[in-house]
Amino acid sequence: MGEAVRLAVIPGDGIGPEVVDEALRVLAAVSDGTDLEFEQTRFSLGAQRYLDTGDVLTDDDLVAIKGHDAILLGAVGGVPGDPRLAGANIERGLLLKLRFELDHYVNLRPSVLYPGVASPLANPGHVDFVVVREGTEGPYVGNGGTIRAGTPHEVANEVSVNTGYGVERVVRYAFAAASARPRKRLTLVHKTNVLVFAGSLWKRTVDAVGAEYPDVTVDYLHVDAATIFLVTDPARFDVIVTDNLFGDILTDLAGAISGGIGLAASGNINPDGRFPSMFEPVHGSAPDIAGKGIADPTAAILSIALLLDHLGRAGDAAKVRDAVAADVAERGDAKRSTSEVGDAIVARIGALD
Ligand SMILES: NC(=O)C1=CN([C@@H]2O[C@H](COP(=O)(O)OP(=O)(O)OC[C@H]3O[C@@H](n4cnc5c(N)ncnc54)[C@H](O)[C@@H]3O)[C@@H](O)[C@H]2O)C=CC1
Ligand SMILES: CC(C)CC(=O)C(=O)O
Ligand SMILES: [Mg+2]
Repeated sequence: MGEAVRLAVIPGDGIGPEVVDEALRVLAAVSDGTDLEFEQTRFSLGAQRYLDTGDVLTDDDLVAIKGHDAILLGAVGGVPGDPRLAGANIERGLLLKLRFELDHYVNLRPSVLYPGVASPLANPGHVDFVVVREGTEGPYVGNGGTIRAGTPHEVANEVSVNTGYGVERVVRYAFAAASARPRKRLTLVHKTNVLVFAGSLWKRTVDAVGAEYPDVTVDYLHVDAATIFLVTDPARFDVIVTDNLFGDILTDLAGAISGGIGLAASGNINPDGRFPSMFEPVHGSAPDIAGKGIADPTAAILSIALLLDHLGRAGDAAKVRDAVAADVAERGDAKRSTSEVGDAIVARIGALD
């Protein structure tokens, strides 16, 4: 591949470092004996770093991270409601700041129910869809405020920002993704009956871009109805395109129906390649199980497959997915530790060679 890929590693908090360790072992295993080399820099960022130093993400951190080709992140954030973190807002000051500063306008979240994996649904059918969630706009931009805080007359606003530029670029990405998939189907999920201004922009954009993709079948669902169909008929979905908030919520549900949040991977993509893209499990730092060595590292490992796809290494990505597919098919109810899952997947990668 030529020069080593500069990989920024942000293990983060809670189970983040535990799952990242296993993901990196898998990355080493799949790269072994190939021309793929990584030069890793670890960044100590997250709630613990804030408690230790008072810093969340400094300008120097950001410059250093930007000097990499890609990022692997575990998870960040402390126990929800921890008063010591009240002033920090780790999620906004670190995770969202990275997504915004690095222009991760595509948040790619595939949902695949691997054969042999138990789903809470009686009849899930063939679940294989991808959510293309807008990553830099919507209600997550931090445009809001409060007046008369703490009084019975408090007013709190959190404005959802949707720009023509931002919506069009993510919709274009979603159509290209749908067009490249066998079923060529795209579902816009929004709430156009109530959020009429933003909804209209999303709908008009999908209609306009869709005219350039006659091969792609388009439909529309209100987000509340989408949650019904994700449970009653998830096999109907191929590519879903949606805004930042709806996509966040739908992808936890998508994870739950396709084997659990411990299997759900994601990529925060800057398709233009101007900034490093960032790969991370969908889940958070899971303080309730942190330190026990029982977190499922599979989501982080599947995030490595997305990283490899992004680097143009589809064959290596397929190896990781094949090893995961073989492992999850045989898991059954056995309770394995985080490192035992990592061991098993690393061993399967070795056996694939
Ligand atoms: N990308 C990120 O860094 C994210 C960070 N967070 C942060 O993480 C912290 C905890 O948030 P929660 O809402 O509790 O969500 P969470 O995803 O951390 O946990 C929800 C539930 O799923 C379980 N779980 C999550 N990942 C698992 C895994 N790999 N294996 C087995 N079980 C797993 C947890 O034990 C918990 O019961 C908060 O500070 C939150 O802000 C939340 C979501 C994303
Ligand atoms: C912690 C939030 C900022 C993000 C989140 O929940 C997600 O991206 O899934
Ligand atoms: Mg989320």
